[in-house]
Amino acid sequence: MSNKLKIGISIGDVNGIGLEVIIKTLSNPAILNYCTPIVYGHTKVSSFHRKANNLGDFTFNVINHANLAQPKKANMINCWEEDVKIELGQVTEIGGKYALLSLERATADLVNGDIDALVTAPINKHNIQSETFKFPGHTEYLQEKSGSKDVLMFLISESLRVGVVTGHIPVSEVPGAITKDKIVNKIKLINDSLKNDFWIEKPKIAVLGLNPHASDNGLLGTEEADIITPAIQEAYSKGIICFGPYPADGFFGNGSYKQFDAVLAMYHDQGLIPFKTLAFHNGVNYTAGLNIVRTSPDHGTGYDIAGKGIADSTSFTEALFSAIHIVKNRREQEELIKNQLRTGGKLVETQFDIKDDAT
Ligand SMILES: NC(=O)C1=CN([C@@H]2O[C@H](COP(=O)(O)OP(=O)(O)OC[C@H]3O[C@@H](n4cnc5c(N)ncnc54)[C@H](O)[C@@H]3O)[C@@H](O)[C@H]2O)C=CC1
Ligand SMILES: NCC(=O)COP(=O)(O)O
Repeated sequence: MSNKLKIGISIGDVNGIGLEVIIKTLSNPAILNYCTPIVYGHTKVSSFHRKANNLGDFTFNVINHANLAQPKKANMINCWEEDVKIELGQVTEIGGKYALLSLERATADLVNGDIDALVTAPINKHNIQSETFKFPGHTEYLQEKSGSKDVLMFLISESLRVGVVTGHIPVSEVPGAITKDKIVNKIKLINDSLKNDFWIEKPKIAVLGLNPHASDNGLLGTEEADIITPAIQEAYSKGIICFGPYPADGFFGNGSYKQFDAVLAMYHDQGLIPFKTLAFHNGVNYTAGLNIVRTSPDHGTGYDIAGKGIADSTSFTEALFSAIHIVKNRREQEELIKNQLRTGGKLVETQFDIKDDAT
């Protein structure tokens, strides 16, 4: 039996670039040395994308259940029977319907433990809405399906990690949605993720302000003094190394972000614009705080380039490898904690903790 991780892949909007970046990634045979991929979709839909994008003679091994996935092969579970009308680059009801069928089947297998992690190709958040999907994105959907209390949209790359306090909500609702407790929880989620998922022993976290120039001592707003600073102080008092609030405008341009392991932004575009500017090519969208592992590329459906064969698959490939790394890190961490030596009920500290305590 293979001990390779089984990584589920949902295909996203069938009219977008999802299947193109999936096939490009899985066409590299070296991938199969690291995991057993299982794509949730249909071979006819994938053949359409393979031909439209001139992707050679790549084929999938068709299976009925994740338990039957063959190591050393790219596996496909056919999630429906009928033919699907694909209209590349168009926003259609059909695009949303089959994106959802793929996501639902993959999520069920993820939650049941039949796959070790899920990598999602991009959906259109509008056409996927239906009786069974009333969520602004995968993040909120997976939070509910996995029964997780809180969740963090966490964009990760080699040089930068950015989380957001508020995610998919209108900008007009952002100030009202920012509370001290919410910020403290998000700081904690970042801290836990950096430790457990990325093995950073003593993470340093930067927190951005909400207002221009982080309000300039209250001249330009009150949220920094009333909400954000008390939240940083509370998280710090709980042992989390966090600083701020920093004015957001210059924080990335002047390179300040390089002094931290992660940055917490107050809202979606405040964090994602600098992230995508600096790391669009290889950035990964990771949903931290779940008891399951889900990653995705940092881009969307790419309708304007669908079917042209020019989509860059680097971000998808990175998403696949990040999922593998995170699952392995979490499992190794659990194993270490299980086996950790104890002295009188106290966890034996590492040499770094002991050295730090002495200073
Ligand atoms: N995780 C998800 O499911 C996400 C879904 N979306 C959805 O995608 C749809 C389109 O969103 P947009 O804002 O247009 O963002 P987008 O990322 O799809 O496209 C923005 C620009 O980047 C280019 N681009 C995107 N991916 C690329 C790649 N792999 N290689 C080369 N160029 C690439 C596109 O051609 C386009 O010019 C929306 O419905 C949005 O909600 C957006 C982000 C994440
Ligand atoms: N731009 C990031 C984003 O929209 C994340 O969406 P989702 O992963 O929650 O679907």
